[in-house]
Amino acid sequence: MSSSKPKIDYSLYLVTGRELLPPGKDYYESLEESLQGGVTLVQVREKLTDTGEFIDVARRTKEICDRYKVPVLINDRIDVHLAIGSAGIHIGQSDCPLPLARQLLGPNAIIGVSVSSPADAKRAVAQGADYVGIGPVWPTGSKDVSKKVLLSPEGVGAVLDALAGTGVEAVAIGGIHPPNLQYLLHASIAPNSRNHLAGIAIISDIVGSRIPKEASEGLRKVVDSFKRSRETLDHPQAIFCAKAQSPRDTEGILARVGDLMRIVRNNTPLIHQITNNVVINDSANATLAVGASPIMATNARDVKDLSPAIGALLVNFGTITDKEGMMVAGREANVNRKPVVFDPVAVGATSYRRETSKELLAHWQPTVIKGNAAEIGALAQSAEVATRGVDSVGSGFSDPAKVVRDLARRRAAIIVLTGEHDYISDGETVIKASNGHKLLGVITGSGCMTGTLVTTFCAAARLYHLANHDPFEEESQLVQGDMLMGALAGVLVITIAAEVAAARSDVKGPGTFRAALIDELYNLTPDVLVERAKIEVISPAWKGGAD
Ligand SMILES: Cc1ncc(COP(=O)(O)OP(=O)(O)O)c(N)n1
Ligand SMILES: Cc1nc(C(=O)O)sc1CCOP(=O)(O)O
Repeated sequence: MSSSKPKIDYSLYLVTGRELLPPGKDYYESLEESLQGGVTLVQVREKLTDTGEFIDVARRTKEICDRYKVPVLINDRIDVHLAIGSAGIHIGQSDCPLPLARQLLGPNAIIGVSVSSPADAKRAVAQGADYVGIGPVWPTGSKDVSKKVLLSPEGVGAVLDALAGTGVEAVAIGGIHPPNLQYLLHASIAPNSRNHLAGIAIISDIVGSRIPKEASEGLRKVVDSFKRSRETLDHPQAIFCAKAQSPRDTEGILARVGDLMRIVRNNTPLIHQITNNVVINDSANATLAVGASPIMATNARDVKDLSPAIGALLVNFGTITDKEGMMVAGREANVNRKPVVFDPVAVGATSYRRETSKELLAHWQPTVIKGNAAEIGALAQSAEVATRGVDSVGSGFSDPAKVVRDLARRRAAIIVLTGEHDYISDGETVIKASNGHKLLGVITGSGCMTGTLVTTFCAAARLYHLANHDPFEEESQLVQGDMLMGALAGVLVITIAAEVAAARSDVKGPGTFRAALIDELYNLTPDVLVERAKIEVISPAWKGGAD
């Protein structure tokens, strides 16, 4: 028995699986390369091996890991742990009960437990687990999880809330690969406590690799930068990193919005839009009018190739004809760390829409979610506002600032709530914007155009960041740049252009307004925007503002 409990680094937890080695690759060679790539903890998992062989494999595994000062745990088998003197064991819900395992292993052994719900996690804490493995997050070919509920990052976040303040750390497991890793880490940040993963547990991505050193290095780099970014937040409840360059006073905000308008016109970012059939033409014209370049590709193969070149992606599911393209485009945007704006048109209206929204959000992390009161209410699971077709009915939320701020925290995304007043939040600050004109409500697609412009200016916010970047921040967030500013800029540009258009003497009603709106998006200058913008900044409670 060890004389004190070892301190474990859970960042990159390799679970072994000799059956998944590439043909001809030696297990011990693969293990050593993984350790060189930065694996911080190893679990020996042998499901089909007899006891003698399991002990041999575990002993040799430990000898190699000892050279790298990396602890070894044993999957399920207390006898194998005792035979080789490993740091501890990992047990599942149907293995040796945790209280008994603790009694047999003593207080200093590390005992990890598999959990798949907040209730499992609370029980594991009460019974003295050192850490939990939360899974399965996604489908995996390494184990039969067909009878289990796939948690997706949101489910992982719910478990992390149950662990908050307990000192019990957590890793996620199941179907984790480089394209979904950033998404998992960011989207699983617990909505209430902001508790986050201590690491990831991986089989196939490392064991199945011909170059496990590179596979491990790639995963470790992402986990390290994520953990570093969480440690340097200016407040534990903040979602996004401290941004020294981010203004939060009215004057500074409007100056930044003006900068973003100039960036769009000078850089012509490519704005990829998968949007609905009703608005494709108007959205493309609005993009061009503000100085960006639209691309309305929808085919899954096409969108994958496009992703490295785009400035930002809009996924508007008004007519949901291209679900596969939406899945691939969002995922690729996450991999390429491009802003993704999600416009869940009429999400509360049908079960198909609710399911599609859930499915998309289980595949990628949106940077911004934009919706009217009914759409945001459906995502926030609030019954305050109902849906009729694509419109909201009712007087709206009693406390819209709280709704957007809470949802932003829950989804780790900027939330834009459109209406007579628009509310935009990053989970910390809420900005209320009060421009606009009632004619926007009598042309089709004005909400969708708002999504287009939010996407365009989020692309600009990323470009602004890259041009003025701080080398540390570069690695620390899924999407770099102040997306609150990008989202606000999109809202202000369309609502102020609408005011200017509506005031023109040649505008007689919706038809002439629609054309004038495109003209005024084209003509709008930063000076006019600053002069007309009506915004109010609502500070978060921990900075002395309203809660
Ligand atoms: C880190 C980690 N998390 C979960 C598991 C799964 O363990 P278990 O539920 O015991 O299932 P098997 O691994 O025995 O199939 C794990 N091994 N490691
Ligand atoms: C061993 C294991 N346990 C899981 C759980 O959810 O409990 S998922 C899983 C397999 C993880 O392998 P890969 O990284 O190849 O997806």
